Formats: sequence, structure tokens, C-alpha cells
Amino acid sequence: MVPPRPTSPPRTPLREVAALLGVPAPESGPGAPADVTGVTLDSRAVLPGDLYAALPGAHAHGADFAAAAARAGAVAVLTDDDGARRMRAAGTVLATLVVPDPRGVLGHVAAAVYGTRPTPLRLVGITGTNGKTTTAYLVHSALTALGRRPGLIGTVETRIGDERVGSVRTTPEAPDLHALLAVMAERGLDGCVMEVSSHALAQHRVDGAVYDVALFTNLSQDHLDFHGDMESYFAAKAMLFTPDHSRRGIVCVDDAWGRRLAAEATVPVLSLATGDDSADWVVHPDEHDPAAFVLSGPDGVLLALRSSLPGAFNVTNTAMAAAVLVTLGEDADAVGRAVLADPHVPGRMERVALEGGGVQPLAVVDYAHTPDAIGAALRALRPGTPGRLVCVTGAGGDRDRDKRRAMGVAAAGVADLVVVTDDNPRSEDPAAIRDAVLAGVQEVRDAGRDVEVVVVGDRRRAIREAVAAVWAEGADATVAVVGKGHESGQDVGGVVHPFDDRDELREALRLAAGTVAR
Ligand SMILES: CC(=O)N[C@H]1[C@@H](OP(=O)(O)OP(=O)(O)OC[C@H]2O[C@@H](n3ccc(=O)[nH]c3=O)[C@H](O)[C@@H]2O)O[C@H](CO)[C@@H](O)[C@@H]1O[C@H](C)C(=O)N[C@@H](C)C(=O)N[C@H](CCC(=O)O)C(=O)O
Ligand SMILES: Nc1ncnc2c1ncn2[C@@H]1O[C@H](COP(=O)(O)OP(=O)(O)OP(=O)(O)O)[C@@H](O)[C@H]1O
Repeated sequence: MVPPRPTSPPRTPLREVAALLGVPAPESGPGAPADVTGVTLDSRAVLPGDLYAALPGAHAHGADFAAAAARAGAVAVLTDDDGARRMRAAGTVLATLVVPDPRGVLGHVAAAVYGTRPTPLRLVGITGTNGKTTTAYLVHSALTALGRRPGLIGTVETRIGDERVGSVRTTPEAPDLHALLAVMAERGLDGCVMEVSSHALAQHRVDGAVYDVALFTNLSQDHLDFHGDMESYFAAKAMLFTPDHSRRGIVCVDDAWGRRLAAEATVPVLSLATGDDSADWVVHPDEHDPAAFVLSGPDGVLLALRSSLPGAFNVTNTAMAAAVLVTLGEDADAVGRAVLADPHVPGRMERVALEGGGVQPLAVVDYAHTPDAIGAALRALRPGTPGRLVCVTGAGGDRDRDKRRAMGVAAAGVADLVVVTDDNPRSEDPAAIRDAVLAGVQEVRDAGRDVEVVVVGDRRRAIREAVAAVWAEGADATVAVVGKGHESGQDVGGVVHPFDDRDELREALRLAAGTVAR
């Protein structure tokens, strides 16, 4: 979806953009009064007055779309030498700014054009493999409960007041990000809570935005298709904790990567840990109630809290949310009350129940799509499941291949029945992906754990078979459908078919209950 733009952006003379970049002011195109009023890196999103950033990509060079951008009203192009050469060869006449690395300067250019540096909003940036979305919703809902007017940018959606725009990426490209921040300021919002992916940090998408507080949740295997190895993945995340990107940070040090980050960050950071009194913020779990805990922090802050979302990891996410709010200067007692507000986090441990109630298994949709998150989600459900715990899982195509087997291991390590199915196979052979997940499940079975497994490629049928398998156990059983969460489509061979796990699970419950015909 195309994100909104500010209604009255300032007019920035092209020569000012050139001066910012330290390059000669280009000749204007035929008759063009070159004032820039917007920026985009997608020729299909160009509005009159835009600077079109023509970037080299994995599949194409943006310069090949410069003529289309000019027809749509772009007043100039920002590109590299190769882009300028391609434009000359194609005879595309448009004022051109040439720099060695256009992606590397784009955030600063967009911030200058949209007037978002310094950002007129309090910014919170959240990074980490798991927990970004959940923590962002927790911070957003608590700030709202405190009477603030925060925006939200993340994997599921962007929220600008009551307006909600579905997301294409977790973190927008720099021109879209700065346009969004300008829109939020224009509409009277006073802050923005956003997820900052490692892709975004590596690709300069958040350049020009400085977070008042940056958060790190955890790091575990994911996205190695993009980063290559864990070291590079960590290095990308660590960029958020440098003065270019944040003023200070809160780092969860429950894993070794967090401990390393707390030591290596070049902005002041406060550590947060569970049960470790040496940290700045300490989560003291309640022995009798897994959702309850006391959070102690700097300056004698002591908050008795309760996570409204299931799972030990949501205790940590809630603690992170409270710590960031106090660090932002919110009154600690008010924060204690505000984080108790029940946030709805779409597709994260989201319960799906049959209308009309009746005895039925606990049915949950969760976005867990890393080995670590699958293990955490299933462990959260285990204690409330005296009967069988079923996990419907698959792995995505064209993404980190290494994690597939590990996802099978994680599911089989906790569940009683694993239903291996498809999850966005994209351009890959779905059967090969299922085989990799199955190999992980088999490894756990070979090691002696008593876990059943079935392979049902068609995700709809897989969900229905999972529910049918444990329906007779009623409320003792749990069905966890993991991987897609809030997503509304299944990508098979580049074609996205409408598919929502929540709707499918509800339908499976109805079928098993016999309230609809098979
Ligand atoms: C791997 C990756 O990050 N790829 C990004 C990259 O794509 P690319 O290099 O393949 O671009 P390309 O297709 O070769 O096109 C080159 C240039 O021509 C432009 N173009 C292309 C066609 C056209 O008609 N007009 C046009 O202007 C493109 O906008 C691009 O700037 O540049 C594109 C725009 O510049 C991005 O949209 C694209 O992100 C894609 C959508 C993507 O899937 N990214 C994922 C991996 C991602 O960023 N994920 C993270 C983390 C999620 C998580 O934590 O789970 C996220 O923040 O979402
Ligand atoms: N702090 C945490 N530690 C481990 N697992 C977590 C944590 N928080 C959430 N999870 C698990 O990870 C899944 C994804 O959570 P969430 O969407 O909040 O993370 P994310 O970082 O936004 O992921 P993505 O960037 O892929 O959207 C959840 O559905 C849950 O199973």
C-alpha cells in the first residue's frame, strides 16, 4: 500500500539538495523550475515535484525507470554513475544528481525535503529477532492510555491517529519513513513507536531519524539469507545503538547477544534482565503467577505488573515497554497502570474461539516463524494444556533455508503432534521445504521424544486435520497454528492467494463442532 504524504510539504530548491550532497547543482530539465516537494525510490509512486531516487537493486537498476518517473512528474533523479550512464544511453533527459551510494544519502535527503530532522516527534525504535511487533503495540497502547498521541509503524500496519495503512515491510524505505513522520507531525501526533528491522539498518532505511530511546529484545537465527551469518546480523542490529541513530538504549541482556550489545553500544544503554540484580532494570517473576512480576529500575522505581498476553516472553516484552516509558520521562506510577491496558496485537498469540462458546480446544494463531519463537510460543501454551498440544507449522520459501530444520526441531521439542504444512513457498518447491522441516521433527523423534507427525501440504486441510485430531479432547487440547500470524495471503509461485489463519482456524472449529456441513 502506498503510504500517505504530507499535504503541504515545503518546497526545497534542487540546488539546496545538491549542496547537501556536495555535488554540483544540475541543469534543470526542459523548462523545469526545480523545487523538490517529495522523494520516492519507486517510479510507480512518483508524484509531481518528486526527486526520484534511482537505486541499483538485486533485480534491476532504478535508472531504467527514470523515464517513467519523469512522465509522472519527477523533477530530478538521484542516482549513481551506472544510473547516469543508463539514463544517457536511453536518452532520458532529467536533472540528475550523481553520488557514489545513493541509498546511503537518501535518508538525509528525505529528512531535509520533508523537514523531519530534527524529528518533531518522540521516537521509539525497537529491534531484535522476536518481540518487536508485540513490544511496539504495548508501548503504543500504554502511551495512548497515558493521554499521548503516538503513531505506530511496523510489520502489521502503520497507525496515524485512527487511520490504519497495511504494511508492505516491517520498516519502510527512507523516503516513505520521513513522509510518514511528516504526516504524523502535520496531524498533531506527538510521537512514533516503530519496529526497526535489521534489513532497514543495513539498507539505510532509518537514516536521518534519531530515536529518543532504542530497544533491543533478543537475537536468534533468522534472515541469514540476507545477512550471511549471525555476526553480520548482529552488526546490523547494533547500528541502532550508535549516535547516528539513537540517543540512548534499553537492551535486554537475557541472551549473550544482548550482553555483548550492552558492552559495545556507543550510546548510553540501560540493561534489562530477568532475575539478575546486576542489571539496571530487573524483572522479578512471581513464583505463583507466571504473568505477574515486579520490575525494579533506576532511581528506586518499583512497579508491580502483570502481562496481559500469554507466555514468559510477554513478561519480558511488557517489562521492556514499561522501562522505555519511564526512560522517556513518563510518571512511573502512571506507567504502571498504563501498561496494564489490554493491547490487541494482531496475530500474536491471538485466540480464535467458536462463537457461542461450548467446549472446544484452545485455538491460537501466532506469528512465530523462527525456531526460537516457535519454542517460546509452544512452551507458553504447554502449561495450560493437560491434553495434546498440536502445532501446525511450515517454513517460508526464498528465505533463510538453514532455519527450516531448526523450526521442525523446535516444534517437535514441545508439541505432541506436529502438522507440517506450507507457509508462503514463494518461488520454491513446497515439498522440498516441507521435507526440511520434517527432517527436524524426525531428528527429535529419533532422539526418543514421543511426538507424532503428519505432512499435509495444503494449509487449509492441515489446519482442519489438526483441529479434528484433538477435537474429542475438548478444552484439554490446544491447537497452535504458527508462522503467518496477521498475514492475509499465501504466496505460491509469486501469486498471493487470500488466506488468513484466523478465518481458517475458525472454520476448522465450526467443521469439527458440526455447526457447518463438511
Ligand atoms: C532484500 C530487500 O530488502 N530487497 C529490497 C530491494 O529490492 P531489490 O534490490 O530487489 O530491488 P529491484 O527490484 O532490483 O529494483 C531496483 C530499484 O528499482 C525500483 N523500481 C523497480 C521497478 C519499477 O517499476 N520501478 C522502480 O522504481 C525499486 O524501487 C528499486 O529501488 O529494494 C526494494 C526497494 O528499493 C525493496 O522493496 C526490497 O525489499 C523487499 C520488498 C523485501 O522483501 N524486503 C524484505 C526482505 C525486508 O526488508 N524485510 C525486513 C525484515 C522483516 C522481518 O523482520 O521479518 C523488513 O523491514 O520488512
Ligand atoms: N521477547 C520474545 N522472545 C522470544 N519470542 C518472542 C518474544 N516476543 C514474541 N515472541 C514470539 O515471536 C513471535 C513474533 O513476535 P513479534 O511479531 O512481536 O516479533 P517481531 O520481532 O515483530 O517479528 P517480525 O519482525 O518477524 O515481525 C510471537 O508471535 C511469539 O511467538
